[in-house]
Amino acid sequence: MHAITRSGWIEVISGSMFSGKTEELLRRLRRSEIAGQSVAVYTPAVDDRYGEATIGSHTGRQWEATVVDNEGDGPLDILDDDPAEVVAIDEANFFSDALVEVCNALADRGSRVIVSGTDQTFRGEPFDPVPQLMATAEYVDKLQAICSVCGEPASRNQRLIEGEPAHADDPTILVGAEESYEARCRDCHVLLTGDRPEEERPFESAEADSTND
Ligand SMILES: Nc1ncnc2c1ncn2[C@@H]1O[C@H](COP(=O)(O)OP(=O)(O)O)[C@@H](O)[C@H]1O
Ligand SMILES: Cc1cn([C@H]2C[C@H](O)[C@@H](COP(=O)(O)O)O2)c(=O)[nH]c1=O
Ligand SMILES: [Zn+2]
Repeated sequence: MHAITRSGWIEVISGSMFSGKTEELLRRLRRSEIAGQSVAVYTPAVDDRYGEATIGSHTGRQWEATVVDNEGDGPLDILDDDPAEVVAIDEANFFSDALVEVCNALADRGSRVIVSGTDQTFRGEPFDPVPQLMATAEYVDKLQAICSVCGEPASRNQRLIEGEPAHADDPTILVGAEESYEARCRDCHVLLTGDRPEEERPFESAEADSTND
């Protein structure tokens, strides 16, 4: 916390997938531990890519974390009471907008709050609540990966379904890593739009259509 005001602050680490957000978060957590500060790390239940109670980078580094149910606002209450000097939240893109209020309450109370999450959906649109957190934070780092097509800096998330670009109608949430996503630049990012055969539509679109029959 700040010595004079006793308040904390929010740091956001954002950018495309594979840009090094989790590596940077882990680096900051290691430094906090070296400084002898208490550290608490939270990860959403939806992201089990690296095992239930850890956060992990694409290079395999890990840190123990408390798993929080990201459905609805209620489960976020456990963060409210966290007395740690440093509170980190990974994969913020999976949480509801209630995360913004929780992070602000923690910072008001004196914690250093570090939030990591990708800021764009596979459509290239803002991925709530990360943009709101970026606007509220004292510090924002937007990292870039390397475009897997052209090698330029990449700020977009290319979703690939069986190797093909995803359609704009696809559901926003799809947990995954290199099997379903690539980092790409604006120019190389591809999003399919327009009509497609019913059998190729995502489950919920096909279901919605059938209830209208
Ligand atoms: N296209 C890419 N651009 C940059 N790094 C990549 C790429 N693909 C894989 N990587 C690896 O991913 C690491 C970053 O992993 P990670 O911190 O988990 O990223 P993020 O949390 O942003 O998804 C890099 O250090 C690199 O080893
Ligand atoms: C773009 C996008 C991503 N996701 C998911 C895919 C991954 O599980 C995470 C991002 O992980 P990272 O640590 O930033 O690599 O988010 C999603 O569900 N929907 C999307 O549009
Ligand atoms: Zn490119």
